[in-house]
Amino acid sequence: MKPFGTPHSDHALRVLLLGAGELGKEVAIELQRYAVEVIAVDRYANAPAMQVAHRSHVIDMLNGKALRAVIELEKPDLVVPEIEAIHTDTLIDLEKEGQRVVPTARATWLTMDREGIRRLAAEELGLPTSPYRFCDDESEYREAVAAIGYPFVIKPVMSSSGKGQSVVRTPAELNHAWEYAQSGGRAGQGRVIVEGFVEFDYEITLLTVRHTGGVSFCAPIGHRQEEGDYRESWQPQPMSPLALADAQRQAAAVTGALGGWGVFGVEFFVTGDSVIFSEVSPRPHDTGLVTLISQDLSEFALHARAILGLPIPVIHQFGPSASCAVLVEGNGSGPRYHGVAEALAEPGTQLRLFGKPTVSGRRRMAVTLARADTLEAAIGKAVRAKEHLRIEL
Ligand SMILES: Nc1ncnc2c1ncn2[C@@H]1O[C@H](COP(=O)(O)OP(=O)(O)OP(=O)(O)O)[C@@H](O)[C@H]1O
Ligand SMILES: NCC(=O)N[C@@H]1O[C@H](COP(=O)([O-])[O-])[C@@H](O)[C@H]1O
Ligand SMILES: [Mg+2]
Repeated sequence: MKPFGTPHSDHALRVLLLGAGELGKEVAIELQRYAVEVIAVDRYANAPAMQVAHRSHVIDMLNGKALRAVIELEKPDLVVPEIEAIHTDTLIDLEKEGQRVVPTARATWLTMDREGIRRLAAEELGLPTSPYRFCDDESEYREAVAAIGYPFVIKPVMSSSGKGQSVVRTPAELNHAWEYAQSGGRAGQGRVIVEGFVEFDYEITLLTVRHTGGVSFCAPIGHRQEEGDYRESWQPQPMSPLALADAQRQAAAVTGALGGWGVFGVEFFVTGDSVIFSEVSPRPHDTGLVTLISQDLSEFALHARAILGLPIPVIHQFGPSASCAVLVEGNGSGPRYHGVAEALAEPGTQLRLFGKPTVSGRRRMAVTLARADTLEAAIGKAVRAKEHLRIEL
């Protein structure tokens, strides 16, 4: 990597973020601390990371031509994907032409689509996963359901934050779940995965950092999901030593196979000492927002260090901590936030307002963060802080 430079000069170290949501906003802030010139790209204007970047572009990131054009225009030292839904074939071509992509273009291609990462993890690496089938039409769907049985989970292969995802418990729900998967994915109609439902005791995200000095793990993050989207996360999730060791082994295997430098959010279902791999993001994870309060180096600071080739000698965890997602439902633009002072009144509480410009349906707009003496107290504090907030659309 060339030396660190000065933004807006010929010697700037330039990073282009593909996706400019709340996670990218924190990555942009961390990069700015090293005087990196940050260019944010997303499908809409005034996205959170655009508000803290040096400049921004609005394009359809699933359009290969538009994606190539913006990267050729900006000539960044690093391209840093922040969402899955990107024309990753173009990233692969650009990488062959010498462009650096975080963590690697192949990793973004394999994880863009649930099929790529599931087949890599289960079929190549032999990691334990839920039983699964991929289907393109309703007849394949019915065959998959007959093979897998109830309850099962159906998800568009290209979607995140639970969009298009349902848990199906009875045949009466079959059709609605199919229709929702066809309309809810990020890239429109198409292929779905049908997964056997895993009856887990708890689920975790194991943040795994691949950096110049090797591989580091953050303390496990527990979380609660509703409709496939996270509501609260906490750290450190208590785990048996056997389960933690197995999760670390699997995380090292899957992130090693993806390669490159950066933070990965590796998701697992845990029952007793048994650990089942679910999926992995080759980038900071939403449940990892808790690290904004729980660690000296948040997952965003770790991502910045790792991708810039900087050392990560130690990650200090501060004790029981929690985050609570603040969602709003409705339609409108320029939301206003009431109750901010009340939300921050308890000691050990923090808040991030993402600044998303519009809402259409349900959207995560902010996160509350808390530390306390126990996990229960930290979660309670973060939830109470959220309850003080009222978002006016
Ligand atoms: N096979 C399964 N068995 C049980 N629960 C599941 C299964 N698949 C998904 N879930 C539940 O749904 C949640 C979301 O699933 P998943 O992580 O696959 O979706 P996602 O849309 O990729 O979410 P994100 O992008 O936020 O990580 C999981 O964290 C888990 O709570
Ligand atoms: N689970 C993935 C995830 O949390 N991604 C985060 O949400 C943003 C999209 O939000 P939006 O849908 O409100 O635009 C993404 O840009 C990323 O920051
Ligand atoms: Mg997930």
